[in-house]
Amino acid sequence: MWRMGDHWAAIGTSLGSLMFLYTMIERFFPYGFLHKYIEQYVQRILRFTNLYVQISIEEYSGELIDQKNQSYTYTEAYLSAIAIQRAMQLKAYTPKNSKKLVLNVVDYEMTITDQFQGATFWWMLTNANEIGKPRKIDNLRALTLTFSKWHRQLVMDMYLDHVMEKGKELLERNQQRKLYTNNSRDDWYKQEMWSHVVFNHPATFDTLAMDKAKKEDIMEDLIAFSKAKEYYAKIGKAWKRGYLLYGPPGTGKSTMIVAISKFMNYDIYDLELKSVRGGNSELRKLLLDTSDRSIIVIEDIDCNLALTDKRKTKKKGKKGEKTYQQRLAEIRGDRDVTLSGLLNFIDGLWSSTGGERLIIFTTNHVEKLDSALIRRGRMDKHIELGYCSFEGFKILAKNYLNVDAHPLFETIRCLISETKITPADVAENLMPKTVNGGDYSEVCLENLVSALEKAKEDARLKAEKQSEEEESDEEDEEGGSIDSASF
Ligand SMILES: Nc1ncnc2c1ncn2[C@@H]1O[C@H](COP(=O)(O)OP(=O)(O)OP(=O)(O)O)[C@@H](O)[C@H]1O
Repeated sequence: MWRMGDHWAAIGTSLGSLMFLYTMIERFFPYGFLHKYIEQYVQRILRFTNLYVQISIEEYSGELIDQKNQSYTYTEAYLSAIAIQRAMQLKAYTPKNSKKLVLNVVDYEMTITDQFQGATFWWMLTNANEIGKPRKIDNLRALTLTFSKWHRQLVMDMYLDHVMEKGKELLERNQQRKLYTNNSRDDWYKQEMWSHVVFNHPATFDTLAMDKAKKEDIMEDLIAFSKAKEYYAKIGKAWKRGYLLYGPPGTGKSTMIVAISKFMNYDIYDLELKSVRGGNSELRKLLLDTSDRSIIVIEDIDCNLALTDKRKTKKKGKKGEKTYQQRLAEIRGDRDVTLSGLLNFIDGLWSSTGGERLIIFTTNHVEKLDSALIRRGRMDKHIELGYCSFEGFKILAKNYLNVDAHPLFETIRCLISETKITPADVAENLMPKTVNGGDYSEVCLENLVSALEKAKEDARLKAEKQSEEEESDEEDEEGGSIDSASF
C-alpha cells in the first residue's frame, strides 16, 4: 500500500528528474528557439500538476521596468555561490578597481536544486515574460523557485529570508567599501550630491593602537547594534547609533572610523557641513540619499558648526567691503546648516528611512560642544582616544616594523608611561626613512626613544615655566593688595 510520504517522494523524484533533464538540454543545446519551448513546456507541466507552487523574482521592477530588484540581486548571489561549486562552465572577469579575477556562472548553470530543513527547492533562470502578463521588453529575466505546496509555510516564514540574508552577506563580503564625500564645487548650483571612491585603507581593529579591553568593548557594542533590528523595531526607534570620538589630534579618530567601516562592512559618508550651501533642507536631502548599512561621519564637528553659525557675522574685507566669497554666497542664496537642523535629522530623519546606520562625530575639543548635540540618545557612545600607551606602541611596532620584542622595549615602556605622545607621532618615528629594504627596526626604535626623551624634557620645561609664572602672578597679587591697602 502506498503511504503519503512515498507519494511525495515519488513526485519529488519525478520533478527532480524533470529539472535534471532540463539542465542537460540547456547544457547541450545552444540557447535559442528550442530552449524557449522546453522552458515553457516545463513550466506548464508544473502548473498543470497543481501540486507545486512557483515564486518568481524578477530582475527589474516598477511600471517602467527601470528599477533593479534587490531581491533578485541577493538571490542571484546566493544561487551563484551554489552553482559555482558544481558548474562545468564559468565566466571570468576582473572588476573595475580590483586586481582579483572573479569567476561567475553562465546562465544555464543557474538551474539549481537546493535543500533547506529537509525540504527540496528547485530554482531556474526563466524569462519573466513567460510568467504573468507579458511586458513590452523582451528578455527580462527572473529567478523562479518551485516547491511542493506542502512547504509553502516554510518558504514564507524561513526559506526566502534565508536566501536573502545569505545572498546579502555574500555580496557584502565581496564588495569593496566606498567613501562618499559631498561635493564642494564652488559654482552657482546649490545642488548637493555625493561622489565616491573605493577605499583600501589598511586600518582594522587589529592594527589600531588602543588598549585591548577598550577595543573589545567597541566591537561588542557594534555587534550588538548590528543584531538589534528587532529590538529597535519593538521600541519604535530608528535603527541607528551615534558615536562621539574625541581626543587630541593624531590619536586615531579617523583611523578608528575606517576600522569600524571594515568591521561592519559599511560604506562611509564623509559629510562636510561647510559645503552644504542649501542649509537644513539640503542637508536633509543629502542624508536621505545615503544608503542603509552606512556610517555618516562629521569630522571636527566643533569647527564645522561654529563656522556655519558664524557665517553671517564673518569679517568683511578691506574698508568694510564684502569679500568675493560672501557676495557669491549672497547671490546664490546660500543658507546655513544650524544646530537645530542637525539635531532634527539625528532624531527624526532616520525613522522615515531604512536603518542600520551609524553616525560618528569627531572632535578635538569635546568641552566646546553643545551638550544638546552629544547627550546620550543622540551620541550613544562617547569614546576617548588618548595618548599612546605601551600596549598601543606594541601594536604600532608590529604594524610598522613587524617586531614583537626588542631590548629597547623596556626603555620605551618606562618613557611612554611618563610622556604624552600621540600614536601618530609614535608611528611617524617608527616609519623607516628610506625604502631600500633591510632591517631598520633598531634605528627606528632608537629614533622613538630620542623623541620620547625630548617630549619628556619639553614637558618638564613647560611645567617649570608654568609654575614660575604662577608664582610671579601670586606675588603680583600680594603686591597689589598691599598697594590698595596703603591707600
Ligand atoms: N590609534 C592609532 N592606531 C594606529 N594608527 C594611528 C592611531 N592614531 C594615529 N595613527 C596614525 O596616525 C595618522 C593620523 O591619525 P588620525 O588621522 O586617525 O588621527 P585623528 O585623531 O583623526 O587626527 P585629527 O584630529 O588631526 O584628524 C594615521 O594615518 C595613522 O597612521
